[in-house]
Amino acid sequence: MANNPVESLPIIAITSGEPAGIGPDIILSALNEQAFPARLIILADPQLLKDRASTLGLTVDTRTLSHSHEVSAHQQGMISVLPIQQAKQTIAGVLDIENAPYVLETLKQAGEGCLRKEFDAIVTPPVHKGILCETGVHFSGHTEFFQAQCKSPHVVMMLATEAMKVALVTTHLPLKDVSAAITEQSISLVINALNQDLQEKFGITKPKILVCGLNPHAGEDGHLGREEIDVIIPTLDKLRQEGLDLVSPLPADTLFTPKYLNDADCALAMYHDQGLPVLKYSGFGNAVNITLGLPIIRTSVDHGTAIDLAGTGKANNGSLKVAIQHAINMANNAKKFSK
Ligand SMILES: NC(=O)c1ccc[n+]([C@@H]2O[C@H](COP(=O)([O-])OP(=O)(O)OC[C@H]3O[C@@H](n4cnc5c(N)ncnc54)[C@H](O)[C@@H]3O)[C@@H](O)[C@H]2O)c1
Ligand SMILES: N[C@H](C(=O)O)[C@H](O)COP(=O)(O)O
Repeated sequence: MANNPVESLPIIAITSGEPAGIGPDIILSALNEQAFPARLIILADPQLLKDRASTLGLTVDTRTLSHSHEVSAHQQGMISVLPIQQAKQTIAGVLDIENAPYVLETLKQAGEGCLRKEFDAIVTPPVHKGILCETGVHFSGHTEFFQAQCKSPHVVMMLATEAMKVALVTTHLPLKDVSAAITEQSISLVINALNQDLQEKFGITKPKILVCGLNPHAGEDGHLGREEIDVIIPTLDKLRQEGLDLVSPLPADTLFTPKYLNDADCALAMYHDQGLPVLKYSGFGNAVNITLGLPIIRTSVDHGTAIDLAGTGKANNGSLKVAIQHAINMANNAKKFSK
């Protein structure tokens, strides 16, 4: 019923991530430390969560759901679980290839539930890409997984802190393949999707986007690489004529300084390790990873599986809390827009 405040709370699906990593730890500790203004459903094996809670010495009220509509408003110390069974009991810190299908199943069910509008958003704790790939599946990231599942023609990976937003033209690509992937089409698709979502999901009327060059010193007038002259500059010029506010391409080594960042809404890096180390240096543990360009809302943490910390109680849950809150905000905004 529309008047019921519980029914107006968004339903957020949270996957367990890699069971041997810190995903279960940070879910348990985050949901134990505060109440979130949402209905939270964990897609996981309840036994995994019970075992990890016991290892961490946490007392958690675990409720196993038989259907998502049974979920109630989140309360501190409570977790509602939609069960998906692991193939094998997990030992914290020990990757097991037999549980890789379980991890993929949690993602599949989260995406399907969102596409069916049973969930309003997905939050993903980290998965271990290597162990998933060892099964023979090519898994380069959640970004590409949900892109394929949603049949989205182009998506954008953007990580954000309070201080800065960094988006990427290419995502999980070997460095040797990056240059060939920097094309008029890829740059235009990413910038248009980024500009649109900065307007619609972040309420920025005319986003100002700083664009990195690809080469050192943005190519030094062609002496250190020609991608800027041949591809990036002409593409940005065309997009500017369509009304976009783009600065650029700037040398990446000095773009990430207050002089430029203070006056802009987002930085666009050409590849993963050009932009993300800066963002993670400035805000590791407090950043959110958002996939733009999907028909569903998906946020994630800014860190990996930290296998070394699983079950130790030393994993920081800050980024998960930020990712959950962002998903709630975006889901609430989406509901307002759809009215
Ligand atoms: N969202 C995701 O699914 C995601 C994100 C990044 C990396 N990964 C995957 O995670 C795996 C491991 O990657 P990695 O070793 O490069 O990065 P990592 O983030 O797991 O670990 C890097 C370092 O940061 C520490 N660390 C990470 N998260 C922490 C936290 N919450 N609290 C305290 N310390 C933390 C680790 O202990 C380690 O020292 C890889 O398979 C990678 O692909 C997944
Ligand atoms: N590129 C992300 C990072 O470094 O934090 C990470 O690999 C996660 O990517 P997906 O959200 O695509 O799994």
